[in-house]
Amino acid sequence: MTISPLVDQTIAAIGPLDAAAVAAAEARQGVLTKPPGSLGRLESLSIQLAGILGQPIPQITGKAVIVVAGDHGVAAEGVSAFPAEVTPQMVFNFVAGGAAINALARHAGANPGLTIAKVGYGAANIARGPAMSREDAVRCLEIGINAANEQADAGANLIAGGDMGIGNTTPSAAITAAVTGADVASVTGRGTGVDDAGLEAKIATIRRALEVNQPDGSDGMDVLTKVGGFEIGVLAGVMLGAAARNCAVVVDGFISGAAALIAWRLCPDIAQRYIAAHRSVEPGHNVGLQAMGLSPLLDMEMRLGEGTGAALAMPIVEAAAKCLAEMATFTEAGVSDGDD
Ligand SMILES: Cc1cc2ncn([C@H]3O[C@H](COP(=O)(O)O)[C@@H](O)[C@H]3O)c2cc1C
Ligand SMILES: O=C(O)c1cccnc1
Repeated sequence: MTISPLVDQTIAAIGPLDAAAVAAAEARQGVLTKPPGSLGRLESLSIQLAGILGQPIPQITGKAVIVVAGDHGVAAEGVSAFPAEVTPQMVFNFVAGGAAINALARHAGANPGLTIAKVGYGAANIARGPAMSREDAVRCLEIGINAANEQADAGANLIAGGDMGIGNTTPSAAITAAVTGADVASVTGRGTGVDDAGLEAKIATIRRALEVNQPDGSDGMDVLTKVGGFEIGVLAGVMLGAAARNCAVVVDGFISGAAALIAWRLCPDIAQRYIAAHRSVEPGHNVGLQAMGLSPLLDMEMRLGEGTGAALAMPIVEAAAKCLAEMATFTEAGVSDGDD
């Protein structure tokens, strides 16, 4: 499969985890001053990080949340509780530092910046035809790869994407249904808060989008082109680009999860480099995570996107690395281990 030289090269650079680093981290976890396994997910997370970063004692050198915005033609079908103009208004809010992701990224020590790399004036209405051309889909992936590379060059090795795009839980549900084969009703939620009638209409719209477009769920490019969105494509590119640079990819909520499914279809090995930050209230999120074999770190009953769940999980990921790096071994501390 050839997508473009940059995308192909990026996918080719994503391999399995570093087995030697995984083995070393696992062995070290076994001799640190605690009952084996007692740090639970912090232990498995530190071992996964070792494999991703290729370091026996992995160190987080920088954190980045790349927030991407996109408009959705399908918003005209009334699938959101908010009007489409909220998307550019929120972009101004991001730049001013007043959004939830600004507060949580500051809390995590991941600082925001603004990059303008326009793909186009929003995805077309997926209830009537494809979201975008193949050229646009390729451009989305390339913009995402370049953004991840910029952050990796600046020292980040923990990278998350975040979304802003009124209507985007609709393509995310379509993507999740197409990739996992789950029924539309089981992966469709209220998004920003549509009522019961709105939810029924949204499910019908997503069914129509899948009927009209017939995406091949095994083909990430086909899914992105037919039922995706610009920010979703860029987020998939961010994930591919970050993974290719041996960075850990922190997966946020439902929209990021849909992007992660697309990147996973393009490169199955990438899932080992995903850290699922939280479980969104959107029912389709967990369906997508399960398909990729991921179990989220947090369940905070969040349903916002923007990368908020990912930013919130970043200090936990760092904590996992710090325990592995900073704890004493039984021998070092003169503590008797369980065999004594
Ligand atoms: C003020 C505001 C800020 C947001 N930040 C993220 N979203 C999230 O909600 C939207 C998706 O839900 P739906 O598919 O129902 O439109 C996206 O913009 C997503 O980023 C927001 C939504 C609103 C209203
Ligand atoms: O989980 C998410 O990312 C999400 C859920 C609802 C609305 N916007 C985003």
